[in-house]
Amino acid sequence: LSFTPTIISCQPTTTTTSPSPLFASSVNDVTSESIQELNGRERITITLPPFAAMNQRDACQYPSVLHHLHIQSLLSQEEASKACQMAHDFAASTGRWLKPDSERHQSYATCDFPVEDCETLQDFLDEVDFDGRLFKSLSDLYNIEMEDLSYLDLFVAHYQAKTDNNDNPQIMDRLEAHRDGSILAFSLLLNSPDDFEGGGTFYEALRDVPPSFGVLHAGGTIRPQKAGDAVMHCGKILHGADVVTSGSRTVLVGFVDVSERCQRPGVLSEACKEWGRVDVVKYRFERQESKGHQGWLSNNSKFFHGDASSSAVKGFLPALQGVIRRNNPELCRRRRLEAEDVLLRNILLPSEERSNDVFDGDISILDINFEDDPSEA
Ligand SMILES: O=C(O)CCC(=O)C(=O)O
Ligand SMILES: [Fe+2]
Repeated sequence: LSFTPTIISCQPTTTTTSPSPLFASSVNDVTSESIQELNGRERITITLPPFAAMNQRDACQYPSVLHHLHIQSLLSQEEASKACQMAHDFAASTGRWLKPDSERHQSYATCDFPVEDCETLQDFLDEVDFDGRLFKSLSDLYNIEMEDLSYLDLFVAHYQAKTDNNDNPQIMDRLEAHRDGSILAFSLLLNSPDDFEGGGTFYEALRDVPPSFGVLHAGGTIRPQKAGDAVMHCGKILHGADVVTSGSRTVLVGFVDVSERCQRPGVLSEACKEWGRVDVVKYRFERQESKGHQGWLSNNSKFFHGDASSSAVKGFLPALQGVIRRNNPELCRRRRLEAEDVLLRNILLPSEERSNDVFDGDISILDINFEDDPSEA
């Protein structure tokens, strides 16, 4: 794959403040207005390569704004260091980093705590207007009104190398590839990159992209170069946390949802269906293999009452070549990434198609007089 990521450094410029287009034809089209407001902090943008073939029915031709990952400082190094200290103090007094929180994150549990549980950290982030900085950046970069963005979760996660002198098997040193529950997400490094080796956020779609600019490393892993830098991305891009091989890495992670009025209905469920089909490929192969690829008689009698001898109940399931052909890890990876690319092209509606009928929280109560209800009599 000879794809080179698009990388730009956004220094403060005198760009006009025209609204950013939904689907920027190049990352340079994304307005840098907010970047100037953030004290001219540098931003690096990396664009995922295309995986799906061009399809005229796609709402947007590659790349859409969601194909871009942005690395940008959202806290100064001093602010990040203060926040990190607060997080450590809280975790030390509660033991929250000693075992994965599988109640809050059922499938991909991390050793973490929600920011709202730690008053000092919450107050500090409020004081520096962290939410304002983040939402303004996400709004400009992904062309979504600030009012359409909301937190689904905001937490501090801690990864620690599994070394000989660490006897807690529960600590976490990595996070397997997954997709977040939200459309947007970010991961902000709170401690110094000098505190650990390995780590970083990896993206399956960047796996074969050559390393560059000191932030993109082999295997598609992004490692910000200083504390306070965040990687912002679409949460539906397959990603995870690379293994920390020494020291520890502390990150502030946020899942940011986008109002339904900005999303094209059906796009997420279509992608989920395809990911689900790929997920069962291995299982179907293993089941067929266990029958020697000969086919087998289904035994559905447990689902039927009555005549369990009918041919509808005991059907012959033939072995299929397709089950064997599809059981190819590289093919499965491509199918997942193709569906991801199609989702990125289609999920956001252009501004003019976003409905203004937002539910304003005003509930009208139907005029039911219980006293007149005959059933009460
Ligand atoms: O540690 C990271 O950079 C990624 C964390 C993440 O993806 C998650 O918690 O969902
Ligand atoms: Fe994630």
